[in-house]
Amino acid sequence: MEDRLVEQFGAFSLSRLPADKTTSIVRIDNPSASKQSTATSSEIGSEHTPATSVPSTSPSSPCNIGSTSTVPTADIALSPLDIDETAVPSNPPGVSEDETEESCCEVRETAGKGQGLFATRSIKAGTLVFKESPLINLSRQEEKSSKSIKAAFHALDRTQKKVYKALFDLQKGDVDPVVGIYYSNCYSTDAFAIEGSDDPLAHGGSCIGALASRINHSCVPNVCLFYVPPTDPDKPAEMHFYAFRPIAKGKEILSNYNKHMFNGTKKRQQIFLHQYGFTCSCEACVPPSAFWAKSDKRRGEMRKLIEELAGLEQEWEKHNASSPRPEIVRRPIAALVALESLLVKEKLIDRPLRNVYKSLAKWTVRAGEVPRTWLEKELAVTVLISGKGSRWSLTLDGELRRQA
Ligand SMILES: C[S@@+](CC[C@H](N)C(=O)[O-])C[C@H]1O[C@@H](n2cnc3c(N)ncnc32)[C@H](O)[C@@H]1O
Repeated sequence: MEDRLVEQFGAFSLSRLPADKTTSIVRIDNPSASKQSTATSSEIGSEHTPATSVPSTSPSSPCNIGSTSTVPTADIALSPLDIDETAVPSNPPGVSEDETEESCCEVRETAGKGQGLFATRSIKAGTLVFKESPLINLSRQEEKSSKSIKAAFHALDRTQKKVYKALFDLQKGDVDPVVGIYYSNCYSTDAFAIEGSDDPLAHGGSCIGALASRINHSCVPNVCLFYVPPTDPDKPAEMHFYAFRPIAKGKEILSNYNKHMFNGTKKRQQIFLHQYGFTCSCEACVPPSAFWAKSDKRRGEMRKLIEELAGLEQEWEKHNASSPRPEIVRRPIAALVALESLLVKEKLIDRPLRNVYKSLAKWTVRAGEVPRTWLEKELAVTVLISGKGSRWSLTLDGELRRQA
């Protein structure tokens, strides 16, 4: 149940494929957003279906976030890499969509978290903080194979190999570094699948980016990934990171790595320590602050609402889909409005909020009413997390125009 709920409301995270010796997969999950299709109540945050499930791994394989499947180990056998790590560029160019169009972030050393990405100027909500082509981009099938990861690494040019080899490796020494680095830093692309596409890279999987890999985790993140699959051989995939809240100059740029955001602090801390090897010190995790004092209660309430909505969706499917009764939508709509308010208070205003609006639109249609207000709100969030020209935004905008 837990995993299902978490997937629904979508963690947005650096979903990783964990790599331990046994070996299981974990990715930084960006569950929430994918298809433009109508969200079911059980999809409020994310339409992400991980290829994996929570692994029972040792604390030495902290990357095992969220989900697992067994990865064949037979093909893990690489020759040592011939890499000069001194030549690694630390600051790939950032790209901003706001007025200034200047780079707005840089990699710096943090106190206690290794390297991290920081705002070099104030960043407005909705800004494309940076975009980059993945160093490696794998389909769902390929991401489970060490052989595929190593083959993709060997296809990189010399500079790219240097960049890759300098990335953080949680598994240091336990598995081949190329594989360890991939699973320590890759982001899930499952939430960005495009139905009907011929390209396996548009059906989920994962990817790893040079700059993306330097983003640390927060349970109260300020950026999220929007993955653009390759459109043809000359147009490779892109990883876009949008600031969905303003970020002050000098502040750290942070994403959410996992799907457990509706758990309380204690449980989240256990998961992070076990799966990623660190203790989170974000404002939702560390006392004392006014935010921290209310955060656990709010996340618990959200969890209950999500559970209730999953039950209401099942009820609807069983009893009402063929004979709609308008009164049946009152409770789900009230629950979704309560969820909206809690998400805003928790500053989780990216994909989970988008999916709440998507669900509100769906239940409004079930009541026989026009969902325009909710679609407009969904579009506002979608623009914030993917840009106004993204396929998500354009699809929704088209829907609103048709309704006008
Ligand atoms: C994808 S890397 C992020 C960049 C990394 N700090 C580096 O130096 O390249 C993930 C790793 O960074 C560290 N990390 C990320 N978020 C953290 C946090 N909130 N607190 C402590 N360590 C964190 C953990 O070691 C984690 O496994």
